[in-house]
Amino acid sequence: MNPKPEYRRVLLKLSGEALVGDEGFGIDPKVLDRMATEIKELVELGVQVGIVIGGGNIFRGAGLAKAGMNRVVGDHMGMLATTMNGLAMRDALHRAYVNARLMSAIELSGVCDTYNWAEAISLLKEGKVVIFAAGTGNPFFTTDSAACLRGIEIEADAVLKATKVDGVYTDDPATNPDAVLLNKLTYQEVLEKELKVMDLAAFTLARDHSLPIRVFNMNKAGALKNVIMGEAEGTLIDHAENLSETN
Ligand SMILES: Nc1ncnc2c1ncn2[C@@H]1O[C@H](COP(=O)(O)OP(=O)(O)O)[C@@H](O)[C@H]1O
Ligand SMILES: O=c1ccn([C@@H]2O[C@H](COP(=O)(O)OP(=O)(O)O)[C@@H](O)[C@H]2O)c(=O)[nH]1
Repeated sequence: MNPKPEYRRVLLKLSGEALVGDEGFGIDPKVLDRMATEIKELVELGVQVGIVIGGGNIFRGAGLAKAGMNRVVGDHMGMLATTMNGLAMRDALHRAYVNARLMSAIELSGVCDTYNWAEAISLLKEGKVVIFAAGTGNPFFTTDSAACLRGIEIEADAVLKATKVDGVYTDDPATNPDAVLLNKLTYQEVLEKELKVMDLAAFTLARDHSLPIRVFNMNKAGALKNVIMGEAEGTLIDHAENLSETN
């Protein structure tokens, strides 16, 4: 038997904090290499992979603003932090013999490519992994918003949000041991129950453009592949009519 992937093209959102691993700050090369190996498996299955990478392991604009810095400057630093993570991820993919390109929403001549929608799509069609860095290129946004924006632009079948827990729960599993993992949710249910999935700007963008969101645990070995193969893994968020068609 040779099961086919559920998705043809995906937008994988990796948070900056997921890269910290055992290092406490910055990037743990072991985590990066493990992620590269898991992404390689997807490419080998013929899945087209776009990646939006966060920067929270280095700088967050909101945190810098709290410490007294101008928010716009802080957000510029946060976006440059995502580009540093992107450089590290591209390097890890290249070392794993995966063809990958890095496109930044902020021009960084000589360091990486600048985001170009048509070029990104043609690279994806060639089977190259495209890493989108510098978020949306604008302050006051998050990389979750960038993930949904790029996901819609490249016509991804879903945005796959990698997180530290197994999916979306009835409550924060970090503070409530009775929280229950939810396998499927409608956009409406997430809003009504005020479940923490993404910031509202990102979430409503996905909803308004019918981009399904899959939340899963990147620290769980094989979870990403399970998601790709359409197995019950993590939480799927979509419109009610689409959810009833899935198992
Ligand atoms: N209902 C919920 N379901 C799942 N996680 C939740 C929920 N409410 C709060 N959380 C917390 O949200 C965290 C993940 O948030 P996320 O935005 O993915 O963080 P980051 O992108 O910085 O990794 C989890 O570690 C979890 O403790
Ligand atoms: O479109 C964007 C995306 C990100 N950022 C800045 O980059 C930081 C890092 O991104 P994020 O916090 O989303 O990273 P993650 O939580 O995924 O690690 C944010 O805090 C913002 O300061 C921004 O200004 N505009």
